[in-house]
Amino acid sequence: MNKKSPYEVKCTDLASDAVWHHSTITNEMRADRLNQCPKCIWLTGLSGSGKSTIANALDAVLFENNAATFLLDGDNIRHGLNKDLGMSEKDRAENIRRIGEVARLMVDAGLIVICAFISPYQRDRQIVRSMFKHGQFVEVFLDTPLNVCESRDPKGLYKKARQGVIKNFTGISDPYEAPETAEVVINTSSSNIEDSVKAILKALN
Ligand SMILES: Nc1ncnc2c1ncn2[C@@H]1O[C@H](COP(=O)(O)OS(=O)(=O)O)[C@@H](OP(=O)(O)O)[C@H]1O
Ligand SMILES: Nc1ncnc2c1ncn2[C@@H]1O[C@H](COP(=O)(O)OP(=O)(O)O)[C@@H](O)[C@H]1O
Repeated sequence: MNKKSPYEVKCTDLASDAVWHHSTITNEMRADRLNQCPKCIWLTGLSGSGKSTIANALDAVLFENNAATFLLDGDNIRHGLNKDLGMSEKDRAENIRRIGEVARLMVDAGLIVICAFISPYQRDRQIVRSMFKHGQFVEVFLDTPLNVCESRDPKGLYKKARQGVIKNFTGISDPYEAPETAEVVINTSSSNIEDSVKAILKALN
């Protein structure tokens, strides 16, 4: 059965001889069983902008409201699935591509997936967006100023980046391309965690 894959991003290399198998249980049936609209909520922003904090708070609120969720967070994924990748532009692109594919599988399974990654390049975020149906991908830009992120420095990374101990550090010695069409924009220096979560929930509804 050589039916076409529903993926918008086409396979162009080794996988091109692979055949797409359609399952009897559709994605819609899986979402119906969970009684929810599957989504990929993608948080992007500088280190220290509040991605992990807000992703975690949002996950907790959704979970309390009986949603079936999953959280994918930068540091955690780099300990496992993507432990072979570094911080070069090429490796960051592959990091985001793989995470996008994982998030897509989870959305197909009916989940609300919250992703928290710096994802500094517009092109990489656009590739992930194109993996989803219209309305399934919700981009949240944590537009927290660099000086605020640096003053928080929760892991001491900015200090090391300024000392030159960490190279290619986003915002210091590596670029961050701000989203131009994010569904939600939050500056966490003026919005507390609760209000930030509310703003994201409003966009979902
Ligand atoms: N050079 C450099 N630049 C930025 N961040 C660095 C770097 N080296 C290590 N770290 C740590 O890696 C976390 C970012 O991983 P991500 O997977 O989100 O990065 S990316 O999306 O591929 O750009 C990031 O996590 P957050 O601080 O939560 O953003 C850092 O803990
Ligand atoms: N309004 C806010 N929203 C999110 N985080 C905040 C806020 N105010 C202060 N913080 C603090 O800023 C830091 C953000 O760190 P983190 O969530 O790990 O960011 P990131 O995942 O983007 O690197 C945490 O220590 C958090 O407690």
